[in-house]
Amino acid sequence: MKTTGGTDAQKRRAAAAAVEAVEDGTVVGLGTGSTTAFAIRAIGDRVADGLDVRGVPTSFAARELARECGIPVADLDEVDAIDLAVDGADQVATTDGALVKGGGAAHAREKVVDAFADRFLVVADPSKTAETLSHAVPIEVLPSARTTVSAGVSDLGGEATLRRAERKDGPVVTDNGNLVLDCEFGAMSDPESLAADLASLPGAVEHGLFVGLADAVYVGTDDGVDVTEF
Ligand SMILES: O=C(CO)[C@H](O)[C@H](O)COP(=O)(O)O
Repeated sequence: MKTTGGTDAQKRRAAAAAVEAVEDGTVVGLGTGSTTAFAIRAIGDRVADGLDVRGVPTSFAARELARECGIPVADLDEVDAIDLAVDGADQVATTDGALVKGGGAAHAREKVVDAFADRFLVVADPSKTAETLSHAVPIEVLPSARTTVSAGVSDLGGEATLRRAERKDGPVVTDNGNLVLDCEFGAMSDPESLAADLASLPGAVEHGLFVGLADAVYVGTDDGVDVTEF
């Protein structure tokens, strides 16, 4: 379900530019995914040069990488504020910065961290941008609510598919012990209203529509970085 059309060079450029905004003495939200991994490594390089930051990881994978890169980590409930969050996306609406996230099944923790941050910077490559969001929307669900949430998605005009694990029999299980439904809605003309409808489904822990949260989007290209502020 992940969109992986961008090159590593594009992702690295976006990440490097966003990480320039990380200041000494701050708390930084650390997103999940291959693009954010470049940002975590870039922050690690700056920590090695003396930068004083604490990272709040959004997943097991982000925590492991941050530790490997020498970034001191803290849990969300150990910090009073997050100054800046850097995170990737599966699709970015160029018009207003609305996002589909959750390709790494980490969107529940990502949404808390990204929304809590004073500034949320999205790092992406050109394959992620679109005028209208149309990527499947992941919903993390309580295991027992898989069929009822699927029915709710059908009522909203979507089609839910249980995300299967790649190197394990059975479904993907999130860091929170839940399952993920990837929900196709086609082109989404009103993501904000769909987000509200999905949030109201009993048993839906969190969905991957991030509307009105991004402050800036950094898109790495072959020869630079396009930055859009929202
Ligand atoms: O939302 C996410 C994880 O839950 C990721 O940020 C999203 O899937 C993008 O990942 P990548 O940078 O590897 O394409």
